[in-house]
Amino acid sequence: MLQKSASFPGIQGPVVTIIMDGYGIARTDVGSAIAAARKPTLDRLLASCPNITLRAHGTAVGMPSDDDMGNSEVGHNAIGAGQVYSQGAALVADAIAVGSIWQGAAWQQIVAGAKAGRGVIHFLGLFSDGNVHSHIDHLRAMILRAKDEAVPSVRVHILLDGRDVPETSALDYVLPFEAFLAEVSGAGFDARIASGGGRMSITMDRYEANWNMVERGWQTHVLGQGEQYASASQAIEALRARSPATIDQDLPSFVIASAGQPVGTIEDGDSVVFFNFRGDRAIEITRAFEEANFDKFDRVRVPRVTYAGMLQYDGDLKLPKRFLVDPPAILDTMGEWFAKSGITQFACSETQKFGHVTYFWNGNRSNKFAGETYEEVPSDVVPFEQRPWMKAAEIADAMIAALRSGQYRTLRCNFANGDMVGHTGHFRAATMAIEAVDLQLARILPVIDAMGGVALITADHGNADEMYEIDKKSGQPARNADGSFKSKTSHTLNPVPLILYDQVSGGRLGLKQTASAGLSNIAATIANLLGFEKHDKWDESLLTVKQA
Ligand SMILES: O=C(O)[C@@H](CO)OP(=O)(O)O
Ligand SMILES: [Mn+2]
Ligand SMILES: [Mn+2]
Repeated sequence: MLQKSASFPGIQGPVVTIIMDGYGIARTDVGSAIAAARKPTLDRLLASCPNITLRAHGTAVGMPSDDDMGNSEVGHNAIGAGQVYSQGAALVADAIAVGSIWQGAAWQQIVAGAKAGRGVIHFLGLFSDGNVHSHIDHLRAMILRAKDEAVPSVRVHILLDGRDVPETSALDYVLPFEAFLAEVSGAGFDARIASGGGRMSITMDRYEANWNMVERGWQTHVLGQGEQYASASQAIEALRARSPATIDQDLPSFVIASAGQPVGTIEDGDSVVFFNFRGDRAIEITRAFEEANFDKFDRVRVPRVTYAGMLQYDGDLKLPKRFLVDPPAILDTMGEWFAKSGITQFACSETQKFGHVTYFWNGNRSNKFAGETYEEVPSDVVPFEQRPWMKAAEIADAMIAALRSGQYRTLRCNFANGDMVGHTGHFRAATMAIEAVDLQLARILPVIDAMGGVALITADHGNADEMYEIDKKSGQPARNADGSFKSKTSHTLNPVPLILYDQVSGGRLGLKQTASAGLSNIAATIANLLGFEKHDKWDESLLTVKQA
């Protein structure tokens, strides 16, 4: 049970946290879809309510360095845990650097499994150095280690990025890697790329938004079905020639074949490593490999393999069974301690961000704590640049109904728009995405007033704040050969806002801007608004209370 606060009895009405996913604070308006958006409600709040900025990237969210952008996993982990934990990107890099990963039972079983079978280890995962879901250096280290340990054969199944890294950068990774594989191959070791495709077209679905992606990935990686090419670079060039407007994340799948035969289907006795360290987009393909009674699509055949994920992806489901590096052991989350303190909690988002406000919020756990209620609004399965409003209105409907029910002491929601449309690289659509969120805030805030509540309005990292690649030298937007701005699909290193919407305290409440203020300070701030002291593991509260 959290301690009641001796100095502030808390707000009597509901305390609401609204996450505007991908809403950062840009350093320049040029290229910011947020600056271009007409957002009268947010403008009014920023002009009239207490508001500060929070660090939401790099070490403030457990990333290896401040060169690393923020992302939803680390952002919602930090918000939900009230603490900063060293995250997958750092944990894997450290385990490889010190070599502890190779001493782990999981890696040794992967090697032994391959040797006892056909002698093949397959590596599947996101093929870039984006460090949001994976890092290509981790893949390279494992291939070299497999060679050192005399594993005869390696096959790599590459998911093209263009979302965390420049949108058509695939060959910048593929060409050097094909050369690397050729260089390390030789007497007794044969390493090749075997299949691939865009990360948003195959394999990396999340929250069961679109199992067809995973089915196509299974057909490509395991069964070797699909368009055949002699190499990954040839496949990418051919697929781009056919559809020049298609960026890496959306490229169709391909299979590498020689004399008409796929070079790397997955067979009985092989080992498989899914090298993404982040769980949300790793869980479905893992279930397809691991679940005996899997029924989400017809697997046609299920090879008996030794399977490992890079990290454990779900601490409640214990999934995967085998993993190479221990995940951050996220303890004492806000969800757990609010539940223990009898505080009822409501969480809502649309599918694309549903796990962010539940699974990530509660420390990579899919089970509910007592007194938690979840409501998922099904996301459209469409290109989000065509429908930038997504399900913002339906999320607002759910929040309004939950508020009016009077059943919940705390409520949280995530509006996916700024991030999911930011990732498309479409400036105009991203502008409308922000306007859609603003429109829904205007619906929710009067209901918060009517229920005597307050709201914290923030974000998990930036995205829509920078829709163009910034030229490092000039600091201005980079341009394509034709003079158009070079779209940027990835997150940013920018801080995010924290706005306190409060019409009930008579101006007694405020927020203090500290240099280190970050997402991990939100939990204690919410606890104080509820009239509780923070958990002693949590970072400091940012709430200020003028004595009555
Ligand atoms: O789409 C995703 O998986 C990531 C970017 O790779 O975005 P977010 O962290 O906002 O979920
Ligand atoms: Mn996000
Ligand atoms: Mn994102």
